[in-house]
Amino acid sequence: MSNVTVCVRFRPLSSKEKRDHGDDICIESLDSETFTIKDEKEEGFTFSFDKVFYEKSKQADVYEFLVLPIVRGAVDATNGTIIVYGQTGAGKTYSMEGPNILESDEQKKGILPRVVDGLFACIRSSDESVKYTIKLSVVEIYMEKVRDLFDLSKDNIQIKESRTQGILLSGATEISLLDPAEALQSLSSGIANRAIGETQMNMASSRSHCVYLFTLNQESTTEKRVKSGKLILVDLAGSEKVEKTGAEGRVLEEAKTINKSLSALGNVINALTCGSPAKANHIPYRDSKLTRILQDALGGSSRTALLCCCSPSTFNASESLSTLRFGARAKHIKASAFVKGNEEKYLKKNGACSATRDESFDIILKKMSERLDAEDVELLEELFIQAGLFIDFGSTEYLESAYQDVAQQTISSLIQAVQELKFTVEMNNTFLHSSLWLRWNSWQELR
Ligand SMILES: Nc1ncnc2c1ncn2[C@@H]1O[C@H](COP(=O)(O)OP(=O)(O)OP(=O)(O)O)[C@@H](O)[C@H]1O
Repeated sequence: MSNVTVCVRFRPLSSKEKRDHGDDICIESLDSETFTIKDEKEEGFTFSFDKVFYEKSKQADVYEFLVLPIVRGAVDATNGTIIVYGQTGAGKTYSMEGPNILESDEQKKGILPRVVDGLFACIRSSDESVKYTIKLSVVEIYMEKVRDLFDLSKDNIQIKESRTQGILLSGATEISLLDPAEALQSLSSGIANRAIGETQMNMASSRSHCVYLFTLNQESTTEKRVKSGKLILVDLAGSEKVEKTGAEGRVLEEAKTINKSLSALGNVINALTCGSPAKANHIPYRDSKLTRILQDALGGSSRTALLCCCSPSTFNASESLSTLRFGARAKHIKASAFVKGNEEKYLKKNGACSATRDESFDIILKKMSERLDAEDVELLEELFIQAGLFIDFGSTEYLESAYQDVAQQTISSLIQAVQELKFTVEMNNTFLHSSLWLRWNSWQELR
């Protein structure tokens, strides 16, 4: 099953499009999921997506359909990613931030301020025995370098991969968020540092990919358990046909780098959708910083929402078509079979957890390798990752408890399977008895 939700949003015609190219629009709505688009040669193409937001759609509609389920998932420790994609000036930043990140008009607020409100609302309504912390990092990928928008001196952040936490932005500033108003101020200060330029399509065009990373940790005091979820929002820089826009100098260089990384994203999506399910094919995540950061989000176990932003103008039909083809392709990304757990379970020693997840993982495996053969250790490693287990290894007591956890999970699923089987057999027997009884009765009547 695909875990990627893909929606399309058509913004209203801009005054520039109306002035330069008239009121002609290239799309015809068929319903809330399907529409037809005509290219310059008047050839029609029909597309269907999870939902299509036409020009009169509200910011709240986009949030509630596409984003809210992912926000709820993140509070419950399921990683989620929301990506806005499209031509320059197509409405990506408007959808992500609204006209302004500090916009006070409730109706105009974009995805980001709604995510902030949504996260705090979910936390407020959750069980009191669970303590949450939310951290925020904001980086941009500009000319293939990852810059920390909370600390511009960190202008070459390295992307690292941890076996248990997945992709990490090494050394990026993390701000602890305590309430929605403060979170918006932090977002606003980060966004103010973003690289902005002017394109023919957009007076204030984002010349970088902007990545908003929320990390949510929840600690249950009753169950002695820590869970974490990552929520990543990505406002991509706009794709641009340089021959059509006549970009020059720095703008041209920026456009080439943007287009190259968007092509890398397209190649990753092609590899994820074209490969044979039976054998793992190479996915070129390392071809760009963008695809490397999104490695966890695409094809992994996290939930992904893609909003394809388009202009409805006939003048931009070919750019809109390429955005739509990108979205149609992304819809076919399958969830990976290998699920990384986000749940850390540990037993606290003196009230504090002494080792990091990676360290504990390695200590456990090392100890086990002394007792078990290599194949057993490999199997256990896989089992631990699948179960999202993390143990603070202090004594054999901790290890045994981890074993018990895994064993308990296995026993519970076996009990459930046996019960389901029993139920099926009983249902079949009932059906068999009643059909035999009916046949016996009709045979008696015939006699
Ligand atoms: N749904 C919408 N309703 C009203 N105005 C919109 C809508 N979408 C976009 N706009 C307006 O269109 C213009 C361009 O939008 P925006 O800056 O969001 O484009 P973008 O895709 O982020 O472009 P770039 O890639 O160049 O940064 C802005 O003035 C914005 O206010």
